[in-house]
Amino acid sequence: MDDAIAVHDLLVDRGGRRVLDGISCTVPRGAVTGLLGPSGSGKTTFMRAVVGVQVVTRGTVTVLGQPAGSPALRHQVGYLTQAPSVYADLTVRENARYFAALHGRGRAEADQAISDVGLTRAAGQLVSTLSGGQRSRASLACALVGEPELVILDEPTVGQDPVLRADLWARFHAMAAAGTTLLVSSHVMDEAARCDRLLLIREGRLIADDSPAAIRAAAGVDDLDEAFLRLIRAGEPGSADATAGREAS
Ligand SMILES: Nc1ncnc2c1ncn2[C@@H]1O[C@H](COP(=O)(O)OP(=O)(O)OP(=O)(O)O)[C@@H](O)[C@H]1O
Repeated sequence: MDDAIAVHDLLVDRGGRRVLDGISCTVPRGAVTGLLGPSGSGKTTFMRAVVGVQVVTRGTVTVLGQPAGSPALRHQVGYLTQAPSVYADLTVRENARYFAALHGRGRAEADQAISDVGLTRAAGQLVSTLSGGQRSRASLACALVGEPELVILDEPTVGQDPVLRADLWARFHAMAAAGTTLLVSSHVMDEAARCDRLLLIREGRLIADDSPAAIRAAAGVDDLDEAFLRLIRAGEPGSADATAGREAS
């Protein structure tokens, strides 16, 4: 079982609209996979399906060999949502210790998680008094403190300065090197380039699933932004590729 996540023909409807439209893909273990796509393309919905909190219309999502959402996965999957999910009336340290205890971890792991996200100096501060970027790092510390095998991070670096973003990406790669699987969503192309593998979603469909180097090579350009634009345009109705696809089918 080499893949941490295997998704087959995933269809999700939300608010009467098709939001994910027949996605099939796998996410390899021990690597950082980026989930890229414009706002509203379905990234969060995809992550929710992997975590097992999204009602799906059709398809299967298998996580670490179990159906998504299985109780056995509770301690094996960490999920960082876009909205901070920490207690505002507790300090950073109290939050980290609380989430550590839920996963059978202790104070040392809580302090380590706080240090890993660069919040040691603010550890004694109430979450309600943190900046937005600090609050989201406090959430990240709590998502990582249980040392889950699979980490799902929804835009973890939004609102962080460039130095912190670089530190966090170094941390993600160190975790992957130690065997953790990470699925990380982002809008930002310089972050896409940092991933081992990329899934590009547009309007609920998967339009690329490859390494950054292979995506650049297939598009014939060095710039990943430009490569994605070409892939998107190639899939639009009326484009030469889309017309050729229709004629072939
Ligand atoms: N609770 C909901 N009810 C109905 N529609 C929803 C709901 N949540 C999301 N949607 C719709 O589903 C689609 C995909 O949303 P999703 O949040 O998965 O996109 P996203 O790619 O994560 O966007 P962003 O990058 O802006 O976070 C959007 O059209 C959105 O309006």
